[in-house]
Amino acid sequence: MDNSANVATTTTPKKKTKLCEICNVQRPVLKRPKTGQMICKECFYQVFEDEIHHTIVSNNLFKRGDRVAIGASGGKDSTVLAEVLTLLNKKYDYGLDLFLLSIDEGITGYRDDSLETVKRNQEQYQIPLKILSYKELYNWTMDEIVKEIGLKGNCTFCGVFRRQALDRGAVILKANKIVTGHNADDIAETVLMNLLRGDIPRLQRCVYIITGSEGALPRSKPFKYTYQKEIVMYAYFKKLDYFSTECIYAPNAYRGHARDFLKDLEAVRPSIIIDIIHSAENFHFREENKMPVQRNCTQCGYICSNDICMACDLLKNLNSGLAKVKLSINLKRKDKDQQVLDNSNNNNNNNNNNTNTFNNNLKSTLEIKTNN
Ligand SMILES: Nc1ncnc2c1ncn2[C@@H]1O[C@H](COP(=O)(O)OP(=O)(O)OP(=O)(O)O)[C@@H](O)[C@H]1O
Repeated sequence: MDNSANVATTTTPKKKTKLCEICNVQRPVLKRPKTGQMICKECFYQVFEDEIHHTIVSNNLFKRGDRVAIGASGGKDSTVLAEVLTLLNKKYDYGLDLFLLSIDEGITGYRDDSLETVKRNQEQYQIPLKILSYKELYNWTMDEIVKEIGLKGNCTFCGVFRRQALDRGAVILKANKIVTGHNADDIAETVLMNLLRGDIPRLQRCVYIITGSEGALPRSKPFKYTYQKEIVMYAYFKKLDYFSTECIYAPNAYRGHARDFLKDLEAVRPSIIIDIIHSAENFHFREENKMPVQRNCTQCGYICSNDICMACDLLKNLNSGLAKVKLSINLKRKDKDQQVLDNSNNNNNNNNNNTNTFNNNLKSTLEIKTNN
């Protein structure tokens, strides 16, 4: 049977082409995770950068003439941070001197590769780069620490050492501010973690956009309200050069639970990330839950809330061979105090040299600060 007449007359109605919900001109290429809007690439760049500019201005993160050290790990967050800060600094004439500051934790097959990315970023953004290593500062690499204590608890060492290392690197750069690429997902995760642990002082502090303002080096998070998914999209569409591998040493397990929980919640309610941050910003805390008064570590001078800072304490245990034993006590809750003391006595004499190297290294970075 000949159907040609039918074919000619039965045309399906043309679908109306959807346009970007912001400019109404271009075809949309993505759905914004934060708002659900279908938008084009150019409008995405614009809203993404505008929101960060708004966060910076409304929270007074910078002032003209600031020397800002960008904590640069070579990962997506800090690479996008370097890109956006370079761009906004020019566009709005912030008047900032930007620096890349990378901490080399000494993790073979991970940090050495990501540092190569940061070295390329230095060229791409024309920002000076300073690399400071745990080995120089503490006389230990993370590879050596993991060899000594195993995988359990190694993130504690790394986190404490990195925090100090960033401050000390900033002092060397004569920077007066540090920025990191912590994003809204990181902060919401930290809120959940502190809530689940009942750590009230940290629960209060973790949503501050600026921390450390009691010392000489305030540290801020321009991505506090920026979704991780949007950072990844921005890096992808702009074809930024970043390194995307997880640390080879097991990531913090407890944070992993909070992250999984958050992802499940986000699938049901995308605004959950910002909702958690806003909720935590509005908690009211009793006076006695405030962080303890800050003073200076009696060994290295770093700002802390006890006689000696966490880094010196951890290092003392590492150098005396105690770290491994202490962690296993915490984990297994066995009464092995005597063994710990014995280990300590045996090892103390051998390790005095290491401790001295560390204190001299740290003191020298502090002296640079004093001399300025
Ligand atoms: N080795 C490092 N040197 C300098 N800054 C670092 C380093 N590691 C982390 N940071 C800073 O802390 C932020 C949060 O680090 P985290 O380890 O949570 O990595 P992340 O969320 O994967 O971020 P990124 O994608 O930038 O690596 C980073 O964005 C960066 O600003």
